[in-house]
Amino acid sequence: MWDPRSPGGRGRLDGGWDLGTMDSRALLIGNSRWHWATQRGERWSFDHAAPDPRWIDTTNLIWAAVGEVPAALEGAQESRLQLENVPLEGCPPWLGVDRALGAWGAWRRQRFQGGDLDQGLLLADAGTVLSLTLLDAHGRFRGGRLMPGLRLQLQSMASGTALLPSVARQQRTDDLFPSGTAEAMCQGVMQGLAAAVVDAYQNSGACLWICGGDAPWLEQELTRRGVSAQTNQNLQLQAMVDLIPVIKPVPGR
Ligand SMILES: Nc1ncnc2c1ncn2[C@@H]1O[C@H](COP(=O)(O)OP(=O)(O)OP(=O)(O)O)[C@@H](O)[C@H]1O
Ligand SMILES: CC(C)(CO)[C@@H](O)C(=O)NCCC(=O)O
Repeated sequence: MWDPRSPGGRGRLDGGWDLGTMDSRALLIGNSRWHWATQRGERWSFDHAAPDPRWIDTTNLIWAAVGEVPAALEGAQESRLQLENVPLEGCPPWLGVDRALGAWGAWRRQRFQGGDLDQGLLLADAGTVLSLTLLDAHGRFRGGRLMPGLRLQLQSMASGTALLPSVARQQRTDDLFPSGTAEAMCQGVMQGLAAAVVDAYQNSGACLWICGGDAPWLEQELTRRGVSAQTNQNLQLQAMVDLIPVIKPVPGR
């Protein structure tokens, strides 16, 4: 079981998995990337990688999905973690399991740290979609906001116009009003997303947590605006690890 005091994992540094020494794994299928947690002994490591069905081995795997489910997992429904397995109250049945996992995980961490929860908790998951998920002061799902994330906004600008380019890599600049087109597209989307998070934070009064692939620059933008947030890119995976006993109870216990 995950210890809330432990720091985040080291990520996959070696470029490959050693299946022979692995205990359990958790896989969260997102809309752009697959998110992996891998156990070796007492230690979990976390990795966020391009979808690749070659890494799927259903032995000792629990998985959840909001993105497209690969054929290799279609027959492994018994090890699928669904929304109803997440002990978050008040969720509508259509809520993405990633939102429930992330918000539940952030709430537990905030409570464990003795942090303020009087005005609830707001999770900004800066993924393919920027999902804002608000829990009330009792830790119940209250609602949220959804909008396209950085990459999706850049893609839609490029595909929906004649003159705007495809911007494969994020173009960061300190200039808030850049003259270059690619830089202006990135700056526009990033400032828009950061402003959306600040607005939700101010209107909810809740404590703020952030996660997702765009969390690093979002955290910097929030700091620049004087908004403090807790960042944890492995919130959902750590919540899945915690819920392994719910999906795969140890026989006889
Ligand atoms: N190596 C990468 N590949 C793809 N996106 C990346 C990468 N590194 C950072 N990003 C950023 O992360 C965002 C996608 O985040 P993430 O991987 O968390 O999404 P996801 O979990 O697949 O999406 P969702 O949860 O919304 O379905 C993109 O907007 C992109 O700008
Ligand atoms: C909003 C996303 C895309 C965020 O990953 C995912 O959680 C999802 O597909 N949710 C289903 C709809 C909802 O949460 O209201």
